[in-house]
Amino acid sequence: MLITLEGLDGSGKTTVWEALHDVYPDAMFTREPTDSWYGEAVDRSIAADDADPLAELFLLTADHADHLSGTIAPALADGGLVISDRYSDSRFAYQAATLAASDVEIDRPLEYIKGIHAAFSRPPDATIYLDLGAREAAERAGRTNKFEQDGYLAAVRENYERLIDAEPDRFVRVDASRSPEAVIARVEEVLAELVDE
Ligand SMILES: Nc1ncnc2c1ncn2[C@@H]1O[C@H](COP(=O)(O)OP(=O)(O)OP(=O)(O)O)[C@@H](O)[C@H]1O
Ligand SMILES: Cc1cn([C@H]2C[C@H](O)[C@@H](COP(=O)(O)O)O2)c(=O)[nH]c1=O
Repeated sequence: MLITLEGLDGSGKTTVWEALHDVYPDAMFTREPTDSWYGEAVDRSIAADDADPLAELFLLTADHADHLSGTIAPALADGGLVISDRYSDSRFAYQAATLAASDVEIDRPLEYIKGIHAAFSRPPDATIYLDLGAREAAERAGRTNKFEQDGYLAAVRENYERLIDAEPDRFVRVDASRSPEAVIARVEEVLAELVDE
C-alpha cells in the first residue's frame, strides 16, 4: 500500500513522517526529492532562482521515475507499506504553479504535468494532505527559497484544492494549523483506518 504525505512547505509533513517511524517500524519510509544524484540535481534547481521551469519539472520527474522503479515498486511488489513524504501531487501542485507564472505557453499546466505522469507513474492508494494557509506555511518554512514565498504557496494551495476536488476519495485532509502533537495524533488515527481497510 502506498500512502503519501502532501502539503505546503512548512505544513509539518516531515515532522509527521518522522513520528510515524515508531508506529510502523516495518514500513518503508521514503521521500521526494530523493537523496539520489537525480535528487541532488533537483536540489540545485530549487536553489537556483533562474532555473528553467520546464527543465526543473523534468528533473523532478526524472527523480520520481527513478524513485518509483528503484525504491517504491519493489517494496510494493513485496507487499510492503510505503509512506512517502511528497510524491507526484507535489509536481502537479508546485510545478503547475511555476509554469503558470512563467513565459512557457502551456494552457493547462496541471493537466499537462498529470499527463506526463500518467504514462508511467503509480498513483498513491491514499494521500494525507496537511492543510495550512500559505502565509503560515511560508513563515514556518523560513522563506529561504523561491518556493517558500506567500504568493507562490497560495497558488500551490489552490492547485492542491483542485487535486482534492478531482479525487476526493483519495485525499484525507488534516488541519495542520493545530499543535504538532494534535496533527500527529490525527494522522496516526487516519493511517490506522487506512491500513486496516
Ligand atoms: N503543527 C505544527 N505547529 C507548529 N509548528 C510546526 C508544526 N509542525 C511542524 N512545525 C515546525 O514547522 C517547521 C517545518 O516543519 P516540517 O519540516 O515538518 O514541515 P514540512 O512540511 O516537511 O516542510 P518542507 O516541505 O519545507 O520540508 C519546523 O520548524 C517544525 O518544527
Ligand atoms: C517533490 C517535489 C518537491 N518540490 C519542492 C517542494 C519543496 O519546496 C522542495 C523540497 O521539498 P521538501 O519537502 O522541503 O524537502 O521541493 C516541488 O516543487 N515539486 C516536487 O515534485
